[in-house]
Amino acid sequence: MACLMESSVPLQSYKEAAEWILAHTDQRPRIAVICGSGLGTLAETLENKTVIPYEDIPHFPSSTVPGHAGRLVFGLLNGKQCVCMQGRFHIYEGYSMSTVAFPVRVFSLLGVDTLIVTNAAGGINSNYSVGDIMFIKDHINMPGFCGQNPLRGPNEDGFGVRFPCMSDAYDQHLRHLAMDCTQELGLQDIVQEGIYCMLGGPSYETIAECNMLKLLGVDAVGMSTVPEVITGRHCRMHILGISLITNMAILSYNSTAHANHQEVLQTSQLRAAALIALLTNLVGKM
Ligand SMILES: O=P(O)(O)O[C@H]1O[C@H](CO)[C@@H](O)[C@H]1O
Ligand code: HPA
Repeated sequence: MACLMESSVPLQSYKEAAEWILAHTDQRPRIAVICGSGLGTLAETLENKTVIPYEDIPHFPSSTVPGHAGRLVFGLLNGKQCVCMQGRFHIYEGYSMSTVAFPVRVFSLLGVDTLIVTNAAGGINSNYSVGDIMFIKDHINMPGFCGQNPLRGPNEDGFGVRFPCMSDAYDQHLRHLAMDCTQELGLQDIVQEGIYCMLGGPSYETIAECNMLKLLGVDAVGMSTVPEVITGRHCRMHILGISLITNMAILSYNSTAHANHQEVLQTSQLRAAALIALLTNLVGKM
């Protein structure tokens, strides 16, 4: 009988990508950073860099979104070896959740055990302001309600268990360490802790959708992060999630504002220095 199961990414593809990377750099980082929209400048600050364009790596997807350069950057951040993804993948680009999270399993094969995931997000919580930095304490996988999950398909037991727990997805210790860093850097007035909700995009939310998210207790909304976090937790990585509130979601029919990617990139640029300082300080303490 023909197999009716959807195919997910073959194990061999992760292995071939990892082997190729291992052959092209001597660096063996345990920390990976995924840079959100417009936040890739962090990677420029690494010392002793090895830069690998995604298109050179076997089976790696390509970045198609403005503000996502499409390169892996290995190097030292505050003396610690790191690998940064300068550009991530999204389901709205046409990728499956498992393809979006492909790099995370490759990182796991490289020996990464800590994943810092950043993103640009719209503020739903009315106490938030544009430019706030939100540490993610939990997420809602909205596409997951319709069956979209990066772990869909046969389980790869070598990475993790069939039914991974997600109640501890975001590492409390890392979050507290990051909070301490914001105090040291005088950023405490722009720091929040909240719940991130992933929607599929690429259209921004309607006013009714934003109000629904507010009712659900969501603090910030975006179109990413959740696939990488679920995949990272599946292979037992420690995860820190950071959302930069790049715009406020539109909750009122009286508003004349319009969500747009230019504003997202502009706010990312404005806060890039603060986020770089935060991550540099944090990685030094890890
Ligand atoms: O989540 P990141 O990739 O940071 O980007 C966010 O910004 C884009 C929309 O402006 C979407 O891609 C959304 O997910
Ligand atoms: O308002 C938003 N909605 C969804 N994704 C986003 N990414 C940045 N801002 C937003």
